[in-house]
Formats: sequence, C-alpha cells, structure tokens
Amino acid sequence: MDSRNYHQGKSFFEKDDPTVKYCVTKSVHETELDKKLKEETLSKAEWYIMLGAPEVLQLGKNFIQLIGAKKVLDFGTFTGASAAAFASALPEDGKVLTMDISHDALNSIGMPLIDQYPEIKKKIDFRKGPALEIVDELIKNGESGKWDFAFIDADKPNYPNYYNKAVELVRSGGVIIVDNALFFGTVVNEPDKDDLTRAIVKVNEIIANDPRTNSMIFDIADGIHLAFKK
Ligand SMILES: C[S@@+](CC[C@H](N)C(=O)[O-])C[C@H]1O[C@@H](n2cnc3c(N)ncnc32)[C@H](O)[C@@H]1O
Repeated sequence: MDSRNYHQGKSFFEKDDPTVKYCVTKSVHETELDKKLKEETLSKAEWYIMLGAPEVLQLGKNFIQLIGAKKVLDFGTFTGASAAAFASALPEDGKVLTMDISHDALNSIGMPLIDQYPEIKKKIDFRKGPALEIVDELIKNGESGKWDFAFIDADKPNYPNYYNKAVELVRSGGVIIVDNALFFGTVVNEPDKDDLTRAIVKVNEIIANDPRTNSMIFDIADGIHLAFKK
C-alpha cells in the first residue's frame, strides 16, 4: 500500500456520507449474487479495495441494456463482481469475456458463489492470462468492431493499451468505461506521483483527444472515464 487513500470514493467505503447513501439507495439495484460477491470480497479478500464500486457496475449494467449489448469485455476479473453484474444485465445469448492473470481470488471467493447461479455463470467466459494477449488474439481472429461494451479495471500501467484495444474491438455506438479515472485524486493533485498515476493521466489524455470517441469523466467512486465509440 502507498500514501493514497484507497478508501476514498467508492460507496461501500463512504457509508456515512448522506449524499452517497441517497444516490446509491435510489439508483443501485444489486442482484442477490452482486450483494453476496460484494460482502464476501470485502470481508475475505486481502485486496478487497480492488472491488468494483456497485454504482459503477450499475452504470455498466444500464449502458449494456440501453445499447442492447450482447458481447462484453471485462478487463480484470478479481472475485468476479463486475463479470457477474454485467452478465445479469445481458440477454440469454449474451456473453461476458472476463480476463485476469490470476484466478486465486475468483476460485477462493467468487466462484463458490457464482456456482449457485448457473444462469449467470453460463454467460461468463473466464479467461486466465494477460489481458493484452487475450485481446490481441481477438483482434487477430477478426473480432474488431464486434463487441458492444468494455470495462477497463485491470493493471493500471496497461490502461492506455487496454483503451486502444477496446476502441478497436468495440462497434460504433459501443461504450467503454475506464475505471479509476481520478485514481484517488492523484491525477489532479500529484499527476507525476508514480508510474500508475502517470498511466491514468496518459489514458485520460488519449481519450480526451481521441477522434474515434466522444467522452466524459465522471466523479463517482474512484472516477470513471466514459468513452462512446463514434
Ligand atoms: C481492480 S481488480 C478488478 C476488479 C473487478 N473488475 C471487480 O469489479 O471487482 C484488478 C484485477 O486485474 C488483474 N490483473 C493485473 N494484471 C493483469 C494483467 N496483465 N492482465 C489481466 N488482469 C490483470 C489483477 O489480478 C486483479 O484481479
């Protein structure tokens, strides 16, 4: 851990803030599985701070349904919370391809819960390996422009690469959510803090100047950069 306040922003760490509580109560609709994954991850995972914020996952679900998404890319599985949330918003024939270099947290915490919901599990393709290699393989196999939605939430130094690959893979009208766009305030207060912060600053710059997408940064949870493929 470093000097960042990793408890800043996400609603499950801001329980005493009445505005956060109001917004979450009025707009976040977690499934039973979403709630179980959140509770087990927060209580059992060593790196529980990595858990996706329910409000960000809700926004992802809303976009998935709005654009009629069927194919979702999920960069960073961890315990499976984002993959399971997105799968719950997809139609029967929808698919989430979720990528992670490790399945330790998934196997020990997430999968025993996901196993209890076969209708969700059958929509998720759990791939173990470096996400960059997996998406490069997709591009090589002619999958460019065939995906609807992407959520970028894996290793920070690769965020610029993941964004560029996601723009390539997502169709026109598709949506990309880049998580941690404010990186606990460091992109504003200490943009040169370290390689991780510099990578987030860089991806925000790439998106801001990208003629392939329209975009907007939102100050929810740890910040998200939304990109809409033209
Ligand atoms: C912030 S967590 C993902 C959280 C998850 N999306 C959620 O909503 O709870 C980041 C994950 O990225 C994974 N990761 C790190 N480097 C990676 C890489 N090169 N390729 C794929 N996944 C990676 C980590 O193992 C970790 O589980």
